[in-house]
Amino acid sequence: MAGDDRRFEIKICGIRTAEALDAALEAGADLVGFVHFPKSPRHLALADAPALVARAAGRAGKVALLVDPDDALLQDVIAAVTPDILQLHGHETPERVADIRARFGLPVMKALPVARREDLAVLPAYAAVADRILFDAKPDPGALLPGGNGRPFDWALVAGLDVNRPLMLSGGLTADNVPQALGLVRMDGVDVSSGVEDAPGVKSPDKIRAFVAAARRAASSSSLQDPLSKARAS
Ligand SMILES: O=C(O)c1ccccc1N[C@@H]1O[C@H](COP(=O)(O)O)[C@@H](O)[C@H]1O
Repeated sequence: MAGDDRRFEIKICGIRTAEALDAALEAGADLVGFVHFPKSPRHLALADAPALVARAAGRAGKVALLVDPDDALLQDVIAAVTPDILQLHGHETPERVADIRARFGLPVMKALPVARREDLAVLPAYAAVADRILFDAKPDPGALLPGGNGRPFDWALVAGLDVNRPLMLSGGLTADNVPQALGLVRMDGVDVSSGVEDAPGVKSPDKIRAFVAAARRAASSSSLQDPLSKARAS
């Protein structure tokens, strides 16, 4: 359920350099994401992953992002990244999500593309098999990337959902708009990639710090305004 007493989590995704990773860790990011998708400007080669991800050990959860991976690729990425969570950001069916979760024994975060209310019809089926759900803007047909496009969607579409799974918001978030987003929707966390970059794939340590601070502030002030949180605190 969104908005219970779980810790609000901030994920910085698409990390490819030690400088960006250190900025995210020092800023207090809870989750750091590593993209394995060759079409992405944030693609992290398997050979480069072990040395980079080692810096995050014990400091933040590691998330491996894949798009419609087969089992062989999953095996290679898991060996190189040693992730705590798998993020599936393609057209994986609920059956495939359940299969990956069972086969590899790791929690799965399934990304759902959202443009219209009808896009949420699949939510119960995915919530039944995934450990958490991530909402992202639906890309245009034929877009090169299924995510990481720096594009927001109408956040009101995901307000008030309750599927008994942690829910995360992504899609075009920035330090400037995350307070507005979290003022509108109760979420268990936020995820950002483009909004903390100077150019596609080029992370900005300053923007990472600003985003983590803004999201943390916005999450704590929105939980103070939430009547359920107030009741729990008293
Ligand atoms: O970041 C990428 O390059 C990427 C590639 C393929 C699938 C997903 C990708 N990123 C994820 O997309 C969302 C939104 O990102 P943005 O903040 O709008 O750029 C986020 O969950 C990223 O993890």
